[in-house]
Amino acid sequence: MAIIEVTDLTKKYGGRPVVDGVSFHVDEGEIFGILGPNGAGKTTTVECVEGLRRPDAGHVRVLGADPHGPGAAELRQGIGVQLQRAELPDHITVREALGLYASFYRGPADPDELVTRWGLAEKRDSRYSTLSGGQKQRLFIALALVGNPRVAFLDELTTGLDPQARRATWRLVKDVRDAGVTVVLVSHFMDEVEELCDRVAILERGRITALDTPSGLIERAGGAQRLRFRPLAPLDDSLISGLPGVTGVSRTGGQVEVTGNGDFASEVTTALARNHILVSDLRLERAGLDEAYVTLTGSTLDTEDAK
Ligand SMILES: Nc1ncnc2c1ncn2[C@@H]1O[C@H](COP(=O)(O)OP(=O)(O)OP(=O)(O)O)[C@@H](O)[C@H]1O
Repeated sequence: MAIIEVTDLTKKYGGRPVVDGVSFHVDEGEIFGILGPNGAGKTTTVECVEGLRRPDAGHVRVLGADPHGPGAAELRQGIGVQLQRAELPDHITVREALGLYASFYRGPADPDELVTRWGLAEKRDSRYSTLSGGQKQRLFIALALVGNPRVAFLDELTTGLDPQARRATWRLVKDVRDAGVTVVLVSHFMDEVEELCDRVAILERGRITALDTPSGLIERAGGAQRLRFRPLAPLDDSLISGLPGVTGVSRTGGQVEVTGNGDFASEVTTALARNHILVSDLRLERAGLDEAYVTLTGSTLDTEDAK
């Protein structure tokens, strides 16, 4: 069942559409990702869905209600929002912040349980200004969940977290989903989207250019694969770069990496054998969402503002 429905959403600034006719739905219980470069319109899109910005055109329904319609106040009881650029007063403590946010909701979660779950128990009585970047990030996620929402919007979930903290956060977000909360995740991290999302919309210049499961996107991009090996004799790249299915050849130190589609791996190994080039450390890997993204969009995740 769709818990969010967005139809032809348009938002303009200075006459320029930064969200340009976007349509998608989010099913109850899924983690839905919105992926795209800086400036693509991701935050504007979700803030229109959350009711924080008013669309210029199109329709938005969240939990059956229009975020700017008569049911908006009731709707806010059912959603939790982690804002991308949020701040709190310097002197407020973790406990006070959670208590304040909990007071906005009829059936809030237990703040003590939340601080423990999000690794902030020792910081319960610390002031906001003394928290590290990662602790502030986790506090904002906890604040998004303090109302026991049915839908949580998480924007740039793990920005500023170290790799270990990112993985821990991913596990917790899966727990949130497993507890029945629908999650909308805005991100420009491919690994995060691939790990967490059931479906993902790629947003470029205000438009959705692809929408599928992460593996569906990889398939759509031709299911690109990567063959790595170390040649034990001199190898001229031109020997493999022209083979059927090969899309790229690169080197890192003594290692050769060949990307391609279809049966390219057996073409490469046959060519190597025919030329009597023995190799070591031969590995064939399926491409990830990052390679699929490049194939589908023709670009990496650089900023659109800079284009
Ligand atoms: N209030 C505003 N007034 C004018 N322009 C705006 C406003 N908000 C956003 N924009 C512009 O709209 C475009 C989309 O911005 P948005 O923040 O939605 O992108 P984003 O994909 O979320 O990027 P990021 O990953 O950097 O957050 C950008 O060019 C931005 O400068």
